[in-house]
This record gives sequence, C-alpha cells and structure tokens, in this order.
Amino acid sequence: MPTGVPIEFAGLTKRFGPVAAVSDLSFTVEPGRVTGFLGPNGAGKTTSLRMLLGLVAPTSGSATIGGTRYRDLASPLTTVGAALEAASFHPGRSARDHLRVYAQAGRIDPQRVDIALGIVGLSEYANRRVGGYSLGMRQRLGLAGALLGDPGVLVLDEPINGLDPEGIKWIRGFLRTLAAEGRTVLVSSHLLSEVQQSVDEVVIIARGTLVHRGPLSSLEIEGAATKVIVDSPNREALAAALTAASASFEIARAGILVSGLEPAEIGHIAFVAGVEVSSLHRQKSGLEDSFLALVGEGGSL
Ligand SMILES: Nc1ncnc2c1ncn2[C@@H]1O[C@H](COP(=O)(O)OP(=O)(O)OP(=O)(O)O)[C@@H](O)[C@H]1O
Repeated sequence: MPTGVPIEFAGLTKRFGPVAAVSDLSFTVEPGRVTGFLGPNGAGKTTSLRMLLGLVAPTSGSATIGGTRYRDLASPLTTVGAALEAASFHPGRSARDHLRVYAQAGRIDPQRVDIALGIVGLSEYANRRVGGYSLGMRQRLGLAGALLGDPGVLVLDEPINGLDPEGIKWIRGFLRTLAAEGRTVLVSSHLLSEVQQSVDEVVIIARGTLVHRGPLSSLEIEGAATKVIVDSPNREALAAALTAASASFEIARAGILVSGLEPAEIGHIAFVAGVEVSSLHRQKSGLEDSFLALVGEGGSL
C-alpha cells in the first residue's frame, strides 16, 4: 500500500505581468486526510496546483512533495497522481488506449490500466471512443489517469464538476477511502458545499492569498444546523401535511423551517398531500456563511 507524504507550499508566489495570481502562499497538506483547497473562481487554485506539478514556474517560493520538487522526483507517476481541470483527451481514442499510452510513457505496469478503469467505474466503457464520453465520464477518466501509478499523493482540481448526483456520492466516498488508506488527498473546489461532506481540512484562498486553514469544524458557527425553508400559498395545509409526516419544523417569517429532511423529501410530502409549494430551498449553513465571509465579495459562490 503506498503511503502518503506531505505536500508543502512555502512562500509560493506567481505573478503574470501585473497580475498577482498567487502571493506568498504557505501551508502543509498532511497524509491520511482529505484537504479541500477552496476559493472563488480566479482565486489562484489552479495556478498553485500547476506550480506544484511543475507545469508553471513560481516567481518565488516553492512547492514540494515529500520535500522534493515535482521535477526532481525519481518516479513522478508513482509518487503523485494529478487530475487537472480541462484535461484534454484525443476524441478518437478509447479510454483504455489513453491509459495505455500514459502507462507506457511512465513505465507503469500495463495491468494497472484495467485496475484503474475498474476503480473509477469505467470498465464497461473502456473500449469506447472518448469523444462520446459525458463530462462526468471524462472526469472519471482523468481520475483513472491519476490512479494509474497507485500514488500515495493525489492532487485533484475540481473533480466534482460535471458529475451527476450518483457520481458525486461515489467520489465523496472514494476520496475518504483514499485518505483512509494513508494517502495525501488535495482537492480543489470553488464551492464549499460541494466538498464539505468529504473534507477533513480546509485551506481557503482569495485573491491569491491564504485566508484560512484548519479542520472543517473551524468554520462552524455554533448551533447552525442545515435546515430547509419551504412555503406554500396555503401554509396551514403544508404545516398539517408536515405534522402528518412526523416532520420536525417551526413556522418562521420566511416560511416553514424544517429540520432533518432533504428538500426532495419535503417536496414529496407536499405532493402526496396535494399542497402547492411556492418555495423550497436549503437555508445557508453556518459553514457556508463563514466561507463567504472569508472570501469576501466577488466570488461566484
Ligand atoms: N497564464 C496566465 N496569464 C495571465 N494571467 C493568468 C494566467 N493564468 C492565470 N491567470 C490569472 O491568475 C489568477 C488566478 O487564476 P487561477 O486560474 O489560478 O484561479 P482559480 O482559483 O484556479 O480559478 P478557477 O477555478 O476559475 O480556475 C486569475 O486572475 C487569472 O486570470
């Protein structure tokens, strides 16, 4: 079983002409945990990850994997697996052929190709041309590429983008498994809500600088549990339907505040009772409020 090593960013800085994309970024990502690398679009996440992977030269500072820069690693593909956003695949080539090319270039056992395809759930589509793949299937193929060398460190840029609900559920469990195996898992996202169920640690950046790091719980506002707000032109009938379904709720000015149920479950209760619903949405969680306060205005969150 491969063991993870820490990823360390030390004073990492990148300027593109007048644009300070990343400024003096320092933090360590520990093995055995899933770390969320979060920030609004344009915050500098991709540039930081590209510097970590030796694809962009830093203006100053360093990013290392187990104390070594990517380009100095003896065996990069078996040390770190990466799936960056907008990975390009030749549309006419099958998933299996793509991975075979990578395996050959990285001197990886060709048997790993089918193992990696199996892990990400693409076995039955392995011989299909990638040009016909959905965005979610491409994401899975990118992940299979990252897993090819069975590395102890995984760096995934926005891996949840484009996945359907089943895919999202799968990847959440998958990230947890990788970390439980002792690997170092760094996952970027511009949405806290997308990763909050799978990360242990968060590193938050905005405008290229570090604004917060710590366990996910460090973002918690006391007493703030996620609730769903639902309303109806006939609030009384809706309250009666919720009571009949033994739902726990309170009547607020903005509508009926329901705890412990998902929006879809509440919608179903109203539907079965024949009650019209005029609004149905999740109340912003305490975590998200903290996140928004940290990254400030201008984020597409
Ligand atoms: N090659 C480049 N030349 C000039 N500016 C760049 C280049 N790459 C990134 N930038 C700028 O650096 C800043 C950070 O971009 P980056 O893509 O790293 O952010 P991000 O957090 O990954 O956002 P996104 O989620 O949208 O990819 C942005 O202002 C971007 O316009």
